[in-house]
Amino acid sequence: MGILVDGVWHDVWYDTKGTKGHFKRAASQFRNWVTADGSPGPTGTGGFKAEAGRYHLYVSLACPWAHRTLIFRKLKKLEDLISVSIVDPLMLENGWELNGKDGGTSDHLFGAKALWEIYVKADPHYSGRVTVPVLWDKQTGTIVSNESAEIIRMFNTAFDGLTGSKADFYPADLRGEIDALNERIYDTVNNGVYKAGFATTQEAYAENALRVFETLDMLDDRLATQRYLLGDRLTEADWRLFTTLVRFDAVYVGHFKCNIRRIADYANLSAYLGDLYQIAGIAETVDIEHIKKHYYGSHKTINPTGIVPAGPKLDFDRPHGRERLAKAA
Ligand SMILES: N[C@@H](CCC(=O)N[C@@H](CS)C(=O)NCC(=O)O)C(=O)O
Repeated sequence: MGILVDGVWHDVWYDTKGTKGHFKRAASQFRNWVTADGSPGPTGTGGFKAEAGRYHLYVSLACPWAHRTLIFRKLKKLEDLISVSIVDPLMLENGWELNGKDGGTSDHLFGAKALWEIYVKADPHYSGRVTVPVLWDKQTGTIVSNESAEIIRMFNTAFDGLTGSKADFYPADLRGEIDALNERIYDTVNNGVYKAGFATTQEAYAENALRVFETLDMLDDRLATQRYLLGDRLTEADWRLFTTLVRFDAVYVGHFKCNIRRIADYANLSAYLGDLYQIAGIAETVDIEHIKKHYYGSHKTINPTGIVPAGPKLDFDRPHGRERLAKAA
């Protein structure tokens, strides 16, 4: 774990001294958009036209943010258009590495051994964290974006003319509601588990852990009467929640001490998790052993021995019975 300062790698852990023990996630810095015609997106500069074979994703199978992009690559039929390199599960003194170990691959583009080398190729003076996912442009040799929330929005529409995909996970009439729900779920669940897990004071931990469960309780109620978060349509909000739920019982309960309840204890959330997991192609994007190895093995301040727990037993393939909530067509 470390950061780049003016293009030079430094091995340092998150500093929570200035924030009363609270973990603060830094904003992503590469914010361009791939669009159908190469026109600029909501942020950044233009010139990134959707083309087959032009873009490459760097992901970790462990990372919930990177996982979103793999799910959208799958659901939007982009696997033949966008290639992928997978970092090794452990993130230690060199940050994310590409040694082709334990389910990771090599760097298919440059043979780089560490992800920070890719950031330096994009910007020799880059200062900041070196995070996954990264969407790389082979044509101009730079990073288009390292913000998963925006990469999935690009994937949702930009390549439709090439793939013929009509699935829309951010439909115009639901955007306001999706954005509002995303905001709460991001703050208290997706990032909330990290804020609890990386807290270095009792107060910071307690406050953030409680908020995780306030939101999970609310979501479990919401899912009692509707199949998905926004009703009978599956949207981006569901996939953003999914990547945290699928890691929750295996990692966040133990490693991040989010242990007031398990997802398995929530009747609706656990069935909903199975429902999403069983959608064609999704199970292939989930690697629980890789996920456990990353978290328990990489965060030595939380788990100094690096021992990976044997359990829990998970069964995302159980019949979920949620079809009964879908409206009759
Ligand atoms: N806002 C970013 C966050 C990405 C992120 O923080 N990824 C983590 C892995 S789960 C990472 O690469 N951390 C490395 C670090 O912070 O040094 C996104 O959603 O794309």
